[in-house]
Amino acid sequence: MTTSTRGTARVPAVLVLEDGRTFRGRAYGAVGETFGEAVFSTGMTGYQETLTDPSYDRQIVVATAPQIGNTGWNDEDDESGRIWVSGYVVRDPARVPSNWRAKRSLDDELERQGVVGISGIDTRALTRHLRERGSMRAGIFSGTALDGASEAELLQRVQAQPQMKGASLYEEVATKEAYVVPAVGEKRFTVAAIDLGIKGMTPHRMAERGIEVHVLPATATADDVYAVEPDGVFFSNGPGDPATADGPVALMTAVLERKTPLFGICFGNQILGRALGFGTYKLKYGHRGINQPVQDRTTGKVEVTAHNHGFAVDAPLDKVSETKFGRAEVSHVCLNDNVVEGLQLLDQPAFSVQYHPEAAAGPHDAAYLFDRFVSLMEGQRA
Ligand SMILES: NC(=O)CC[C@H](N)C(=O)O
Repeated sequence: MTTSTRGTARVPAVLVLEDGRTFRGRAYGAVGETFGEAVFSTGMTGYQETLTDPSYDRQIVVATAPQIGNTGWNDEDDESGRIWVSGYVVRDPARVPSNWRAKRSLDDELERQGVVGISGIDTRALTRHLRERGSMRAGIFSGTALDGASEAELLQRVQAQPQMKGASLYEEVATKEAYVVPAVGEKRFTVAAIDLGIKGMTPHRMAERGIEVHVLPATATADDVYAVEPDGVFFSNGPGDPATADGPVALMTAVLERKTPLFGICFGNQILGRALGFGTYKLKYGHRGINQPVQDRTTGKVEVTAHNHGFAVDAPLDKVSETKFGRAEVSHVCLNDNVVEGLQLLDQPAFSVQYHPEAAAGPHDAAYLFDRFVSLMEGQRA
């Protein structure tokens, strides 16, 4: 493997937040300029999965873990075909990556994919700022993008960018063509998975359970879904504001009307919320990391889970709701802040979670949810 000697380490860079606060550091990855919503992630490991998670489209991710890049970049852990974050903010990048699977350094991979980053930032101070003021628009500038530009000009450019609230991004990141992930071992079920920005590990977790997964574009119709004769339908994670996802909400409504077993993750949970008639709202600074405590209220068990969400479903925690698909309840809740982390219908086979049972990266406590989906499909057959 190679180590980075590209020499961007000394190129000055600046991070400008929309409220005017700036942080000066050095270029990391590509030199240039980029814009996005600044959000922080607390994962101590798994930066490769984070950077390639399509749900991070148009976000500048701040790593709270002070050292990033130690294990380099490998050819196995990507969650999609490319890096999706619009920028990356780190404190202390590894000078010499070291891992038996590493093929190149993170710095080189960011540069290869044209992703503008910044290092040498006091990410602790930045995270405290974002926690206090909330996630906000930001820009990273280095090289000619920085030369001669005043801070006021850079700030103006940041403030001219679109907000994450109201952003419709899932069609941009989803596959344009349907494809099949074959079952591992004997095929037991067929699932139609609507790709709204799906992570590669998700169909893999289903395939491991004997499911043949037909991944369909975000624009799939109910006819496309039922053409694969699915035992169950899955709605994936994805970027942007769920309030914009009217197409997927209509498709899910059609699936619920037919009472086909249904499972949703993250964006998929927000879409189930909307299909049931609940609202969604933007969290102040979101949940991003791999150590968030969630309680499964159906069993009382607490699990440590992986999260990446900036929006949440507004559903009552303390009562069963009457919806147009029968009774629904909040099945999971985050113990840090009581945010809704899961929904389930009581009169038909449908449920979803706001967090990431596929755990890429992250703890495997929530893997049972894929088994729950299998049980629903088994139940429907019986
Ligand atoms: N990972 C996801 O699916 C995120 C869903 C949505 N974009 C949010 O930020 O809440």
